[in-house]
Order: sequence, then structure tokens, then C-alpha cells
Amino acid sequence: MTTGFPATLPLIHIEDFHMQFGEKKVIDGLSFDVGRGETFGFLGSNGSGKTTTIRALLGIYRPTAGLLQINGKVFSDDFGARLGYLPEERGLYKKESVRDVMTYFGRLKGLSKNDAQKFCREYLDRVDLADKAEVRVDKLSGGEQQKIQLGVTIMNEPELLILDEPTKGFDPVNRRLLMDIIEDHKKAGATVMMVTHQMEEVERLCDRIILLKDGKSEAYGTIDEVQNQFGGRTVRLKYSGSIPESPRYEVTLREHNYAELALTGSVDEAQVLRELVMAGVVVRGFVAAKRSLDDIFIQVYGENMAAPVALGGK
Ligand SMILES: Nc1ncnc2c1ncn2[C@@H]1O[C@H](COP(=O)(O)OP(=O)(O)OP(=O)(O)O)[C@@H](O)[C@H]1O
Repeated sequence: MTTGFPATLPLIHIEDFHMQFGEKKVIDGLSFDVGRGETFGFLGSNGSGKTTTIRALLGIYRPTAGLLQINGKVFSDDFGARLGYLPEERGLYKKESVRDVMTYFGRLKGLSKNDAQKFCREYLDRVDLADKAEVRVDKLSGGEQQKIQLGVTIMNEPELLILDEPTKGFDPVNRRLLMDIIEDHKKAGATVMMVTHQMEEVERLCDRIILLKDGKSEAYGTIDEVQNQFGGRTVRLKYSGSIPESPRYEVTLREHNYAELALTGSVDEAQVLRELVMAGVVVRGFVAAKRSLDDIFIQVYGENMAAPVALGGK
């Protein structure tokens, strides 16, 4: 997939973006880039401004201030054919059959009728809807309709996929299936920007992420960089005795014979283990790990609100 632009130019460039609705400031000086071929996770709690940013990027909203570019330019129809956008609000022609709807959109996206119908057959087969080709869209379940909408989004193999919660409402089996499909496009070289609340997706698919809070970036980088930014590593300890205070860690959880220590900076785990043993702590288990993204999210968005991500990340 070639773009004709230098590889160093990001495909998406957002700089000092501000968005205000009346008196309400939704985005407050947001800047980030999405590189070519990258899968980028756009994360944040409900109402933090993710959809607003996508809409401004695609010219649906006019930004209050700032620069939002795709391929070095403000979005215009000339990039439209290379874009696949799955909006947050889903919608298809409901009274037509699945095959007719998919063929229609395929034709709109420049596919021949044969190619559109071929894609439709293969895609329906893959998402386990082969027997629904002649069924009217409004007779499908919500999840089935979403599968069709994702199919319509990817059918012309877009260079840039912008997916607003692509797996929202899916059971785990179907979520994996949809992730496989997204991953195939990533492997084929597509750039993917996706809004998601699912850490499983972030950890499996995303090269870099941004965490949006109150219209600003709270964290931005690779998953490793974000984990390092939020205190790096923890040690899970099974023990007996008394854990001494130390500048090398902070005890973040202490239960009967179990504790979690947040390590300070680049402290060496082996040094912490030695220090505990020297202090007379009987160490029965010692596991050093990076902080999970779930933990980080709960810290960023506050423990009093529902976590913006499903639990179950690493
Ligand atoms: N056209 C609009 N007019 C007024 N307010 C708006 C408009 N569009 C969005 N907002 C407000 O902007 C804020 C951010 O909304 P947005 O839909 O971008 O959030 P989000 O991060 O996508 O949330 P979610 O995860 O719930 O989908 C919300 O408070 C919303 O009410």
C-alpha cells in the first residue's frame, strides 16, 4: 500500500486542537500524530471527546481552533475513497437484504458489482452469516448488523480505518473474530485509529495509544511508555514477617501474607528482593510485573467512577 508521501509524514496530524460547544469546552489543546501503518488506540472515559475529535478530523465538525490533517491536508473528499470510517452511531438501509446493501456500498466505494458480491460472500462466510445474505437487515440482531457495518467499512481495503468502538456489544467469541479481521488489515499495511474501552484489544492490536481526559492528553506513547510513565513496575509478594519502609518501593496493597509494592523509578527488582530478605522477611513468592493498563486507567479516571475499560487485561 503506497501513499506517495514520505514515510516520515504522519498520516494523521492533530495540533493544538480546541473544541467548544457554546460555553462547554470539550477539547483543550489536544495534539497527537498517527503514523503510517500504525494501529493507534484512542482511549478515554465516556464523554471525554473521542468522537468529537474524530468528527472534527473528518470535517463533520469545524474545530474551534487548531490543525487537524489527514495525509498532510485538512480532510477532503479526495481522501474519502481511501478511508473506512465506522461511526459510533450505526446505520444501514434496513429494509434491503444484506447482499443488496453490501453490493450497493461496494459500488459506492468503487468496486465492480462482481467484486462487491465476491467480497460479500467471503465476508459473510468469515463472520458466520453466510445463511443471512438474503435476509433483510432489520431482521438481523444488533451484533449481526454491526458485523455487516464493519464489512461495509473495510470492503474497499481502505488505507486508513477509523473505527469508533468496533467491537462494542459483542460477545468474547465474536470480539476475537472482529479483532482478527482488524488485525488482517493492519498486517496488510492499513493505518488504524480505533476508539475502544477494551484493554484486550489495546494490548493485542495497538502500537501506540493516547488517553484523553478533560479534553487533554493524559498519556501518549507505546503501551510500554505509558506503563513506565505511570510508575512502571510492581512486585507481587507472598511473605511472612514485616516489610520495612524503603525509598525503593511503596507498599500499595497489604493483605494477610500478600503485598504489592510499586517500585520507584528504575529500581532493580533483585535489589528489592535482597533488601527484604536481609530485613528478615520470609519471601514465599516474588513476581515483578508491569502495571496493568486497567490499573493505570483506574488511576487516571478515578476509582469512584466506573472503569472506562473492561477488566481482564494483563
Ligand atoms: N454537537 C454537540 N453539541 C453539544 N455538545 C456536544 C456535541 N457533540 C458532543 N458534545 C459533548 O462533547 C462531550 C464529548 O462527547 P464525545 O461524544 O466526543 O465523547 P466520547 O469520548 O466519544 O464519549 P463515549 O466514550 O461515551 O462515546 C460530551 O459532553 C458531549 O455531550
